[in-house]
Amino acid sequence: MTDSIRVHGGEPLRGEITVRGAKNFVSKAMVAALLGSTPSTLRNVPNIRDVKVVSELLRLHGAGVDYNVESGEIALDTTSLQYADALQIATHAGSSRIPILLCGPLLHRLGEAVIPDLGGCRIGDRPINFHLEILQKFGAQVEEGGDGLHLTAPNGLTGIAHTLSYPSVGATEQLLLTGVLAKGITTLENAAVEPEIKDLIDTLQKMGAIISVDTDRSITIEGVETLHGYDHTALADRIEVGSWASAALATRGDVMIHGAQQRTMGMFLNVFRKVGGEFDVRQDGIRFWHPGGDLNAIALQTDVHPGFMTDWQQPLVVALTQAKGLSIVHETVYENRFGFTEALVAMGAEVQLYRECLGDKKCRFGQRNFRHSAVISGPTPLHAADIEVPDLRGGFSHLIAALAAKGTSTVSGIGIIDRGYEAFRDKLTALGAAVE
Ligand SMILES: CC(=O)N[C@H]1[C@@H](OP(=O)(O)OP(=O)(O)OC[C@H]2O[C@@H](n3ccc(=O)[nH]c3=O)[C@H](O)[C@@H]2O)O[C@H](CO)[C@@H](O)[C@@H]1O
Ligand SMILES: C=C(OP(=O)(O)O)C(=O)O
Repeated sequence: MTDSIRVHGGEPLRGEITVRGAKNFVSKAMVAALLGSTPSTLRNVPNIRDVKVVSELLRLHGAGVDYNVESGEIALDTTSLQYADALQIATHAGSSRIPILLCGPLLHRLGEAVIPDLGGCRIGDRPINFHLEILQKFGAQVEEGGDGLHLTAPNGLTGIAHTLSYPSVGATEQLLLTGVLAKGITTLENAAVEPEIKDLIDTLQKMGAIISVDTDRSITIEGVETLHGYDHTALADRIEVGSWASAALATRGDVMIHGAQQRTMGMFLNVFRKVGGEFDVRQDGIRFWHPGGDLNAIALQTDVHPGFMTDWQQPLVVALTQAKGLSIVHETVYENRFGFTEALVAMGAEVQLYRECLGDKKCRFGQRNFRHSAVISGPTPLHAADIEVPDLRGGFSHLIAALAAKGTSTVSGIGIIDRGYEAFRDKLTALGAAVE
């Protein structure tokens, strides 16, 4: 498959598409299956690259992974696990950050784990210090080798009391995946409570875990001796839904998204409405459309759940280039998530980046050298350009910009978009986009 796409833009996206399970849950649920002594079944699994990557990782560890793309069912048999070395893992991990989450389950099941350098989108430094601190507190010994980190747990893993300095999604998942089989009680303060984490907790509970979540971002786990497999249907990918909804807005289109779930989209729907987009929540999804006339400029900051999620920011910014007036977007989760706006500016958008926190919240990046606030002045007509995709969401945003722009754009490096957007080429065609 070629790695670039030609987009003849300027036409509204119109039609219906279906969104399946969330990338940011499915990969973790697949890892959770490692904790079970019997096979698991995960449903509503999308055919995206991250699922292939995690499938390969689990197979390297001796697991049986059988994915039926059409039904979206994945059968995971992790009864005969084995050790795999860092080099093999690195070769198969691709651009995924998932290997770090294998540590707890592998330490429980095999007594050792190994992780190579991590991938993931380059939208900031993305350190793993929270993960390592948690694993060490549980009793893991971490050694640095030439090919990555080697972890062992000579005395087993014992429950901990931990407070996160920032509610990291990955670190919260690390604690869940390790704490469920650790001896005794584990508590976490300042936990992340994203819907994907709640779905992971539900999955672990089905497996036999005892986990409670309080309203104050605290989690308590009572460690159990063994867990069994699960049968679970993944929640919908709210990032994919927000991305296509933003594409509908930016192209003055009308898109019905089957599978979209209101309960995971609350903050996005509020913002979509404030910008001037319209939506209708239906039995089996949500319809999003541009009602005509001008869109409204807004002030927005990204935040951990229940705030406006950072992964919605990039697609929405493209729509904001078409809103009347000055929009302000303050990115508080990643220090470097506005790189994609360079291409928008090359296409005619007016976007200024600032080091200051342009929002009512002072964030971790305020007094440092990160251009993490953006002022977008609109509406500006976008013109076609040749663009290179920088990262997953930035890449989808470039695609939206090309669809909204008059003329023919070439978007290169689109393979990365397959990490998180199932069959996006087919969906574009279904929505009437002129793409080759
Ligand atoms: C596969 C997956 O689920 N990816 C999602 C996950 O990423 P991920 O789990 O990597 O994101 P985190 O919530 O951990 O990161 C949030 C912030 O914490 C910092 N941090 C994180 C870990 C650490 O050890 N030290 C540290 O400083 C990060 O640099 C970042 O600034 O949550 C993010 C925030 O909702 C989403 O944008 C990603 O799509
Ligand atoms: C940042 C993202 O993912 P990852 O953590 O897998 O790089 C994303 O999904 O936008």
